[in-house]
Amino acid sequence: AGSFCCWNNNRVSIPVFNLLPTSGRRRCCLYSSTQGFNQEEIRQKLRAFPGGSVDLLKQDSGVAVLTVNNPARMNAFSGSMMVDLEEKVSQLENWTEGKGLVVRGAAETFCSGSDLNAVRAISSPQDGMKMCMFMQDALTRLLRLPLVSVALVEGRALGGGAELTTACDFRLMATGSVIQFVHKHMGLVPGWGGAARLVHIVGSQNALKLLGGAVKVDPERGLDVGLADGVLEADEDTPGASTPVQQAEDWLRRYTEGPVPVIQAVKKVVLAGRELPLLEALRMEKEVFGTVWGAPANLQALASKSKHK
Ligand SMILES: CC[C@H](C(=O)O)C(=O)SCCNC(=O)CCNC(=O)[C@H](O)C(C)(C)COP(=O)(O)OP(=O)(O)OC[C@H]1O[C@@H](n2cnc3c(N)ncnc32)[C@H](O)[C@@H]1OP(=O)(O)O
Repeated sequence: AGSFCCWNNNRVSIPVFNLLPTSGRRRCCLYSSTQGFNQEEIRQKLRAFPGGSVDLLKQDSGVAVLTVNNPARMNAFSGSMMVDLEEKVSQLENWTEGKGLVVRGAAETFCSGSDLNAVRAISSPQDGMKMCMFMQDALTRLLRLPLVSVALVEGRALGGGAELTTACDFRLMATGSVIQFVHKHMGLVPGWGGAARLVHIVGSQNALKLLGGAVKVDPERGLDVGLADGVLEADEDTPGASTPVQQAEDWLRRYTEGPVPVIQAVKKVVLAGRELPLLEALRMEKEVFGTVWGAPANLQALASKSKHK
């Protein structure tokens, strides 16, 4: 099994990530230098706009929590946070024991997009496109992780924050939360890959409505169009009630329960089906199948003569 990854030269050149379950995962970029992508140069530029952080907590349960943390600016992404995000994605790519991921914002709100102070300072199209390539790369790799991921949306997910929710497999919306692609109001379109992913999630008709109308998507509408996969009810009055993060982890458990190789294999075959032409997806499915067939979880299940009632 090799590693498949990029859209270099405008074509998909096989695998999305390394199939080897335990070691040797190789990171690779969506864009190459021929497309003007120099990741180190962009990192340097982004670091000139500091503030906030993106924090990663890897837990023994195999579920990690990634927190966008800049509450003074409603968790807007400073330049250094974009670099932080990419570094945390790299760490997750090498997390061999991982099964799930919750992506959230600090202080009960999700993320208000790019830090407008940084946006104003890098308003040339060339610099904008470099930032856009960097974030497309980070968010594409986030979605391609062999982990089942969920965006826990509390408060607002605006602009780039709305795009970030689409880089997760699922979205859970808390009561009162809003996802809004405000790009049109900013004279923009999504640039972090959010439009392409939104079309996959809700279909082109709904995507056109949400982007073209900069529609405020509340949980009810989210469920209706298929952007939300569940709604978390507020439960502040019950003593000892679980926190939204705990609720998200509970919700995710039905998909992350089980042996790591099996959960990662499930994500890989779905990803292949989502991203690759049928023949390549079938080949990939065969490769992934080969990693679980006759493996310990499979042998144990066969030995236990389980019935699926
Ligand atoms: C569009 C594409 C682009 C991309 O993809 O890269 C973007 O994402 S551009 C950013 C799009 N987001 C916005 O335009 C958000 C603008 N902010 C708001 O609409 C409001 O602040 C809101 C609704 C998030 C919160 O409103 P609320 O009344 O509850 O609070 P404040 O407005 O007082 O906000 C508190 C504090 O946060 C600062 N803030 C909020 N968002 C940003 C941001 N994106 N960048 C920088 N700073 C932000 C806001 O200015 C306040 O700061 P303060 O110093 O207290 O005035």
